[in-house]
Amino acid sequence: MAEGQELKDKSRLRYPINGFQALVVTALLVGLGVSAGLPLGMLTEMLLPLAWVATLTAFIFSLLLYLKALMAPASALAPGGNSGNPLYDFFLGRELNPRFGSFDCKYFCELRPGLIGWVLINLALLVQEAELRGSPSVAMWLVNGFQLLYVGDALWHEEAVLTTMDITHDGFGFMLAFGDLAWVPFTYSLQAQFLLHHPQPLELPTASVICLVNAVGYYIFRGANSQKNTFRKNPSDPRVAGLETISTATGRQLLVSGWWGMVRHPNYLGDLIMALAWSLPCGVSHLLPYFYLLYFTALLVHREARDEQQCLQKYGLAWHEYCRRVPYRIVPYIY
Ligand SMILES: NC(=O)C1=CN([C@@H]2O[C@H](COP(=O)(O)OP(=O)(O)OC[C@H]3O[C@@H](n4cnc5c(N)ncnc54)[C@H](OP(=O)(O)O)[C@@H]3O)[C@@H](O)[C@H]2O)C=CC1
Ligand SMILES: CC(C)CCC[C@@H](C)[C@H]1CC=C2C3=C(CC[C@@]21C)[C@@]1(C)CC[C@H](O)C(C)(C)[C@@H]1CC3
Repeated sequence: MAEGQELKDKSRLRYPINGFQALVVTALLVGLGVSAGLPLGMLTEMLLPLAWVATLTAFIFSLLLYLKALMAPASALAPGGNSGNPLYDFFLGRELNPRFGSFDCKYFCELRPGLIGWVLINLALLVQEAELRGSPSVAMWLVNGFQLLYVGDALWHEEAVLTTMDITHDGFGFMLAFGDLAWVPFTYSLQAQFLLHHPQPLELPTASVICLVNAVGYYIFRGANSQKNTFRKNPSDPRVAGLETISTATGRQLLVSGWWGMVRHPNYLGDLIMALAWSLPCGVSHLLPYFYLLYFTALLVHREARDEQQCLQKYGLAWHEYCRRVPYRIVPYIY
């Protein structure tokens, strides 16, 4: 169990940290099912109807959450999503942490169904490819391996999600419910879907270079996220104690050396490099496998701007000083 950030009423919610176990249990159940004859590859023929059902589920779910929020106390509402315009509020989400008993709807949906669903769809595509062509292609192995690493990493470090703005700031409305339940599993698996219908030959040297790109991206992504998380938990931890910092009026400090002295969002940079590595095994003949990279760039640029606003409000002059010391946002010398 872990405690979340302090809420408006000074209380803290508790969250179970067992997402990785959920992934392992799912893998065991799927393994058992397949050995008992479950035709996993058939899942690939049901993707469109399943995506519709997931969208409908997200719609009904967010409608119920909108109604539930009508009875919630003011202290439980999110900073956005309470404009009085029902459509806008339904979309952004009114309640910050809607719960039924100890079951936290937003926390549950943020990682588990979407991320585990995504790798399950990828696996079904790999199995289907093996059935169609005798064995999975190198490109399919790479896409499955890279994305499984990403999902496993997110679930292994599940506690870190408690400090993301999705959990601490945003309400749980249609946008996030749809994003978590429908958008992530069905569009993040587009590269594997593409490979099933457009097989790509991949020579060993090219495959090795793509693995290197993914490894560099992951190294930056994990290094930056872990450095900040370690620093936020315990600034005197020997792994971060030697880093240069700026003091802020809130009592919290900002890192200005290490990963966070290179650009203001080194974790986004690593994530984008990995996104490129996931598209490269699909070749360069089609734009579809690059959809994730393009969408993700837009999402992170927008997210960075929102985070910047929040940090400016929180840290004022100290944030200006940080921006002066670390002028680039995501890509050194470019952006
Ligand atoms: N695959 C996907 O679809 C998505 C992936 N992501 C990934 O999720 C991860 C988390 O991203 P996200 O939640 O956006 O935000 P970040 O993990 O980048 O966190 C931003 C926060 O970090 C703190 N911070 C910023 N600068 C510093 C500094 N110099 N020193 C110390 N603390 C600092 C601030 O909070 P405070 O000071 O309050 O601690 C700030 O609000 C990223 O790796 C991102 O790439 C995100 C969205 C979608
Ligand atoms: C519907 C729209 C197009 C926008 C939807 C946005 C959502 C898909 C994303 C908002 C924040 C997300 C995060 C992750 C997945 C995508 C969404 C839900 C994340 C779980 C991916 C894995 C990372 O390691 C993370 C840090 C755990 C991510 C948290 C934010």
